[in-house]
Amino acid sequence: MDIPCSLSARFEGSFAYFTVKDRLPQILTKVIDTVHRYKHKFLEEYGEEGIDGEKRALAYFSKLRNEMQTDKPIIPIIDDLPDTHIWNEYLQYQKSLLGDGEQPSWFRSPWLYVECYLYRRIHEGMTLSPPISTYDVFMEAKNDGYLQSENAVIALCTHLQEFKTNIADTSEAGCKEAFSKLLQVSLWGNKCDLSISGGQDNSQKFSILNSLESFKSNILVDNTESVWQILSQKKNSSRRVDIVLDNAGFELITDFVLADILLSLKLATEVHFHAKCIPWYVSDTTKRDIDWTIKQLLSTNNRWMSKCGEIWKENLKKGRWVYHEHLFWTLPHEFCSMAQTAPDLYSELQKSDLVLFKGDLNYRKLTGDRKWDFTVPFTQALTTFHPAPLCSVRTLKSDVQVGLKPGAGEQLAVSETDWMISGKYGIIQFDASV
Ligand SMILES: O=P(O)(O)OC[C@@]1(O)O[C@H](CO)[C@@H](O)[C@@H]1O
Ligand SMILES: [Mn+2]
Repeated sequence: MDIPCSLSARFEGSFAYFTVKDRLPQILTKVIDTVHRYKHKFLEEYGEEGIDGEKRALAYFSKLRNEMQTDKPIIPIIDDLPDTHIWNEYLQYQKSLLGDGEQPSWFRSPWLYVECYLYRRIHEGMTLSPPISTYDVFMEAKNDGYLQSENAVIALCTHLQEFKTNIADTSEAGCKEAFSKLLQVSLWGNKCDLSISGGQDNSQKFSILNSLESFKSNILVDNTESVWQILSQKKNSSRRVDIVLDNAGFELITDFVLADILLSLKLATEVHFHAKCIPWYVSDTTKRDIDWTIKQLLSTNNRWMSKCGEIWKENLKKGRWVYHEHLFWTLPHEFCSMAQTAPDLYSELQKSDLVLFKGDLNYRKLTGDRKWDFTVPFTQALTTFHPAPLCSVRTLKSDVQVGLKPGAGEQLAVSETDWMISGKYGIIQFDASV
């Protein structure tokens, strides 16, 4: 099978080129501004040493920004963390793909690699700047994103809990419709992504439930039926669903609501969440974000939000919900290499009855971030990655898409040149082949 080349900023005019040239420097500048603004907090918490750490971090990030903007060669990671050697082996692999004398660089190497590398370098910059090393430079933006979405969170928690009070009297068709609606809510929750917005406020201001009908035609691939079948065919037997999380804030709430309804409708008996080990792509979820979000819910005076907080905290405590993290999710690797690079994670996913992959970056890694034709079947683009039945739930924010009907992509491009990156369109794309 011919595997197409990787998306890359070497293709001038591509979204990758615009990202490396303009968007990533903007995100890095926001990191620099944040570290600047927190100077007084570092002084309060750590005294003069905190100021020294802040200065070290600022110097590191300014140098990093210059490396990126002047297309310097990619350099090894030196912070001696558990994944450092994997990153440096990957750099050697990228070098092996190039001709003599050529070096991996920001504008010449695969977009997936250099963008993931940027976030790993941001983590290195903080790691090498004690005592502020554990500060999450994206925390403020993630927390604000949640707080700005609170009305939408109230509407969603209210909808969930009110539905659950009548679940015993709800028909099979009613349950199926409720599940389908909350799967769509989880899809559109993926629009709330601070990487695509360059860190600008991208919160959910209104109740998403009222917009589902009007958004329906924007779902380019809708395999909800296959997802329902695989979950409802053996109801009441033990059933594990994994959710590979994406963004904190409103999207995380939509994923918790989906996980709640999976248990309440007996479509699953356990839900496993996979979050990031380090701050990633501005708004991706870490354990801190999960703990902070549950705490926020518990501390509100809104009855349905606090009810959700109690139930979800109990689910995590009782093991109905299980939290995982693995450093593979914050490596640059395409998922087709997971079985070799992280065999323990691959076999963990093989225990699942269904793995939901949230968001655009996960889709890029599922398909290798390659220039596939739009009509290539999803299963083909997954190549060797088939740990379990899986489903991508993703709004389109990068120019990779497969599994479309002939002409569908071309037709959209006529009227909307930005259809692949605007976040307006989404997919619920399923693959059963294991
Ligand atoms: O994975 P997510 O949060 O849905 O999207 C991540 C993202 O914002 O970052 C990259 C562009 O910088 C793209 O993959 C996508 O636009
Ligand atoms: Mn993300």
